[in-house]
Order: sequence, then C-alpha cells, then structure tokens
Amino acid sequence: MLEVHDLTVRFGGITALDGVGFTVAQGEMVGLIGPNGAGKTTLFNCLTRRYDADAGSVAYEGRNLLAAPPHAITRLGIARTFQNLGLFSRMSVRDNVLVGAHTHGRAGFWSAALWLPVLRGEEAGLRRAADEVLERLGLTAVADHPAAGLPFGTLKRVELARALAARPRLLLLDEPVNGLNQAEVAEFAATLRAIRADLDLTVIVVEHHMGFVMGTCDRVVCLDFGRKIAEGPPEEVQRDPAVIEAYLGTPA
Ligand SMILES: Nc1ncnc2c1ncn2[C@@H]1O[C@H](COP(=O)(O)OP(=O)(O)OP(=O)(O)O)[C@@H](O)[C@H]1O
Repeated sequence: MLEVHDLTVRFGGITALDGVGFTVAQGEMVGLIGPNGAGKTTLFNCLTRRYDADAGSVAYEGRNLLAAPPHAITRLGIARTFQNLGLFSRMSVRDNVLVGAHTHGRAGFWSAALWLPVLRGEEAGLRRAADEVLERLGLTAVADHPAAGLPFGTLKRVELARALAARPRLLLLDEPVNGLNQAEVAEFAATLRAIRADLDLTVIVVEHHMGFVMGTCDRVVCLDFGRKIAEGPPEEVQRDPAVIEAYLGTPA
C-alpha cells in the first residue's frame, strides 16, 4: 500500500529524515518509534504533504504521493490524528467529527451558499455517518458537548473519531495514547484492534508507549536522528542493541 524510498527532509542545517525507506502492506499496523527529534512527525508531515521532501519517493497505492497537493490527501484515503489534538475546542464533539466527514461532501459553493436541497440531503447523510463513528467509539453521550472541558482520554477518542469520519484506508496516528493512564491505554488498544478489523484499515502509529506498540503493531520501524536503525517484529526491535542504545544512550 505504501512504499517509502530514500526519503530525505532537511530544515536548514538539520537533516530531519535521512534516506528513510520502508513499506507498509495493506491491512498492516506498523509502529514508528524513536527518541525525541528522530523524525517521526516529519515523516507524517511528508505523507500528508505538509512538508516537501528534498529527495526520495513515496508510492501510495501505486501513485506518486509526493506529487499530490495537500488538499487531495484526505480524498486519497489518508487521515491522521495530531499529537496535540487537532480539535476545535468550542465546537461540539459531533461537529468536530463532522469536520472529518465533510471531505466526502460533494455540494459546490453555490448550493452551499443558497442552502439548496442537495446540500441538506448531503448534510443529513454526513451527520448519520458521524453519529455512527461516535457510537462505535462510545462517544454518543458527549456528542453535543463542546470539546473544551472533556477529559483528555475522551478527547483522544474524539480525535480518532474525526480521522475515522474521513473514511480513510490509511490511518496515521501521532502518539494516540500519550497522556492516557494504563486502563485508558488498554481500552484504546482494544478499540483500535476492533476498528482495524471492521474497517479494513492500514495503520502507521507513532508512539512512545512501548506496551501499546508491542501489543498492537505487526511490525516496528525505529528511527534515530532521521535514519532508520531497525525494522522487524516488535519483540525483535525491542531487543535490538541499536534501539536500546538510541533510547538509553551508551553506558558512561
Ligand atoms: N518545521 C520545522 N522547522 C525546523 N526544524 C524542524 C521542523 N520540523 C521538525 N524539525 C526538526 O526536525 C527534527 C525531527 O523532528 P520531528 O518532530 O520529526 O521528531 P519526532 O521524532 O517526531 O520527535 P518527537 O518524538 O519529540 O515528536 C528535529 O530536530 C526538529 O527540531
């Protein structure tokens, strides 16, 4: 589904990604790990076309992803969540999720401006789809509540709901369980496993929580200073000396 080849991104003197390559098969869940500043978020920003690559290529479902404009990404079936939540705090949970669903709206500017019947019908359909996602993630009870003021664990699920409402085939999760307690992490992992199977999703997840990565991912890629230093089954990567050294540093 995804072939990243020799991807390089520089910011002035910093090489955030240095010739990174890996593939993701349809239906797979891949964990992207590495210490702070390793280049994980930069990689997501390349895949969603927020950042331009200086070199390398990315093929997504056989097409050159780096040639796609940023606004086409959702329509191509790629959705992401954000490390620091990309929610609108004053909007209700349902409206936040509707923002995700709207990429599937087809009504043009004039029908929207004139509130034509085509738009009303479309709006009802999108609302139904949003409500389905909310129900699936156990968020129906807070659907009309503004995002502000909800517990952090709930907001993390709303963030996931917003991404799912775009009906992605490839889901990019940026630190989805960061800040959650043990019970919430376990619950999030169980939800994700169920959703993945139901929706036939391919997932790449950036996460520092190793228990979560080990329990949910089929494969793990580890970056350090913009380079791929390990790749393989979670248990193998966890034991890899280069990975241990990247996280803990060399003995003094
Ligand atoms: N827009 C930018 N301008 C300048 N430097 C940037 C930019 N985005 C990222 N960087 C730099 O690129 C490197 C990789 O950062 P990135 O955020 O991708 O790391 P990360 O692995 O996601 O880290 P973390 O786990 O802390 O989120 C860092 O040195 C960072 O400072």
